[in-house]
Amino acid sequence: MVNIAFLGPLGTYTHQAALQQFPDKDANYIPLAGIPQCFEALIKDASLDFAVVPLENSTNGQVVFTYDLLRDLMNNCKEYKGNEAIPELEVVAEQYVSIELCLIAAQPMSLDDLNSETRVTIHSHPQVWGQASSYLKNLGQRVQELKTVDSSSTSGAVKICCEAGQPSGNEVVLAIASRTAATVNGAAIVDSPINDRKGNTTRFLTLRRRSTDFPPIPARPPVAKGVEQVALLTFIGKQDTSPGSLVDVLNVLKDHEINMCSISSRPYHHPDSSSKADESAHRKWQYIFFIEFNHADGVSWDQVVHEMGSKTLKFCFWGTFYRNGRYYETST
Ligand SMILES: O=C(O)C(=O)C[C@]1(C(=O)O)C=C[C@@H](O)C=C1
Repeated sequence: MVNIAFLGPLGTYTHQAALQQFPDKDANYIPLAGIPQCFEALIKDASLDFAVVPLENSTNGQVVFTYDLLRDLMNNCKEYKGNEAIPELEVVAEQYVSIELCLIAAQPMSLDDLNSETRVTIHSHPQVWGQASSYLKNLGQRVQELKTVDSSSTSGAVKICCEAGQPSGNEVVLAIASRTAATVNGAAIVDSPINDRKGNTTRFLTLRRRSTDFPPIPARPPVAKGVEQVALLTFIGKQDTSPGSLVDVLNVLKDHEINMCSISSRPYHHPDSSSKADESAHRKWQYIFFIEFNHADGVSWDQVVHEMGSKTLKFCFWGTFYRNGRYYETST
């Protein structure tokens, strides 16, 4: 039996990603209330084998909660090998879920019921607003008032909408979530798809504890020819002492003719807030970089990671995973 934590409740897009990742019958899916809870539970609860969390959306980009949790795990890491942080978790797989957003009500209703007299409140996960912004703008123009409220997940938003019950007077409570979330909660679909872009897709990561012995694959596995593998590395550059240090790190990839597939950054703050830390440690404007790159024949992951790591102040290698075939799908 494999125990998999995911951003719940049942019917979230993350639930769908977990089902795609572990389609076997002897998988036990454990819905948790938020992305931080997924990280925390996997670290502390030895009965859990994996956690599935959203990483980015093809329309509105980073799921910042996940990026910042990875950053914090590296930042607060207790175990180091030289300047390499070895946090409790590693990344072992990726999944893609096509996101068809639906406008959902507790009871069947028509779009025509939303008019210049109605005041509408819509609940959803914050990641959704940027995926349906044109739709929400148009809807806002036809109703008297449109309010959006953040919830911890899309399926949780449908639950809130159902608890609010029947429209009272001109007040209507709706949610934006998946078709599955509507079914799971016994709610009705008012309109779909409402996402701004066709082919809207969210990418998910599967995490596990480094110390786990299940399943038995090494952290930096050898590469089979013709099967694309991706590595994720995060690092803090030598911003103050070595101008151009970001280029130095990237040049390692160039020198080995390694393809970089993504680069992004998030704000970074030095973990040591004591007065002993030098002045640069207290700077407000520092960054952590997230880089993904492919494997190149004839070069080992260890060699590349070692060379890149030596150009950074500190870094973390999060593991390697097979590129999911859905990565190559186009948006038409
Ligand atoms: O709330 C959900 O259903 C989730 O799985 C989270 C999440 C996300 O954070 O990106 C997943 C996919 C959608 O982009 C919207 C929300």
